[in-house]
This record gives sequence, C-alpha cells and structure tokens, in this order.
Amino acid sequence: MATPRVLILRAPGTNCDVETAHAFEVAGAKTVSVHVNRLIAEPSLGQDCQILCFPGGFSYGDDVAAGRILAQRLQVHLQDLIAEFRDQERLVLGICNGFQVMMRLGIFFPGAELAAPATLALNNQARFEDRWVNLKNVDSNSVFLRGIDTLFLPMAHAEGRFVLRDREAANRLLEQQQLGLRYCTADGQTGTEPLPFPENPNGAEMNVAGISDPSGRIFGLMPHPERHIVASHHPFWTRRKVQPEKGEGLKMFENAVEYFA
Ligand SMILES: NC(=O)CC[C@H](N)C(=O)O
Repeated sequence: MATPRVLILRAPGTNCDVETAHAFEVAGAKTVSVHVNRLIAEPSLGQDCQILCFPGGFSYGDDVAAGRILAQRLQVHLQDLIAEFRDQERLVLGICNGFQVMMRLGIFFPGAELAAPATLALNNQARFEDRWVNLKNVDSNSVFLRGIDTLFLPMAHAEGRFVLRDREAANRLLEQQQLGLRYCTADGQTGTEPLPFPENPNGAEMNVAGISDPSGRIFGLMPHPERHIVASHHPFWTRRKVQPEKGEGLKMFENAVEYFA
C-alpha cells in the first residue's frame, strides 16, 4: 500500500496541528507540518504531498472573521498549490478553523466563487460552544465518510453555523451529495429542519456539520475527529462495559489513507 504524505498547514494561532498529525500517523500516513510563511517562501514543499490538511484553532486570532486572513494569504500567495490539490486526484481536509478557511477560499463550490451558495456564520447563541455532538452521514459523496453511518465527536467553536444562500443552492448541493454530515439526535435522527439545542449546537441550517466538494475529495467539518482517536477519549469511557478498539474519529483518517491504497 502506498503511504500518503499529509501536508499539515499551520498559521499563527493554529492549535490542533499536533493532534491532527498524530491522527493521520495512527491511520498510517506520513505527515509534515509546515508554517504558512515557510510554504509561501517555498511552495514546492507541498508538491510531494497527497493530502492537504487545515487543522483547527484560531488562525490570526479569528480577526475580521474566523479563517478569513489565512484564506486571504492562501489566495494571494498559494493559489497554484491549492489548485493542484483541488484539481488532481489528491485529498483536502479542513477541521473546524480549517473548514472555515476552506469555506472562505470557496474551494467547495467551483465556479461559484463570487456568489457562494453557503457560508459559516456566528453560532445562534452568539458565543463559543464546546460539547460532544452526534453526527449522521446522510448520503455523503465524501471519501472521508466512506463506511461511516454515525459519529460521536466534540465540537468547539464560535463561528460554525452553516447558512445557505437560498432554496435553489440547497437543492443543488443536496443533488451533488455535498451536505453529507449532519448533527443528529442520540438515536441517529436528523432532518431538514434544525434540531433544537444542544443536538444542533449552533443553529446550522439543515443540521449541516460538514460538507464536501462535488468530487467528494475535498471535505470540511466543524467537529473534531482528531479528538476521538482512542476509546478513552470518549467522555463516558470509564462507564462503558465494553471498550471499542478505536475512537470513532479515526475512521475518517483511515479512509484518507485507504484512498491511496
Ligand atoms: N476549534 C476551532 O478550530 C475554533 C474555530 C474558530 N476559532 C471559532 O471559534 O469558530
């Protein structure tokens, strides 16, 4: 099996890069963690990587809007490298702040950069929310969600409310299976109407927690799969009679590695 190399892109304020690299390594990938300034000076550092990952955190202090400044820097200085990952058979993953960066980049909606069909806004309750959530795969085209039905992961963000431009945008994204990861109840129920808090922790439209591009190779989500890699990451692990072999988030990273098998 070919071992993929993952480029973990750091910026000032990133704080989930080490855990995310660890998750990829446990799944069998090789990782290289690079600061955005270094990548701008030497874009070729990304060329022998098959996976690009934007980890979570508070890049540039969430100034202007979460993810905005890093996305702007990437747009100005690293457009060609991003396009290589987007257009070739490579994978891109964004977690939380990384998802926000990708959303600002417009990478999920090719051809619609000037009128994005969706965005991420301030949580309904207008504050940072930190809790475990249930998630359901609803017809997703995402490579990262292959074989996954439900997930139990922590979320921790202030700007994660998924908002759609209009009904037409929603229909198009649904048709292309781009709105695949949804907040759900503990027994796996979800739907198009937002679930009440705390099942839907931020008021996201259609309960959307993660989306992909039309190809399914590019995926971003607000919850943190890298924080549930081993069974003892589960908040109730001491009370469970049988310990599962792995944490629920690991499968997403394993899927990425298997894609290159
Ligand atoms: N955990 C994170 O990546 C946080 C994302 C971002 N800083 C927010 O609060 O919305």
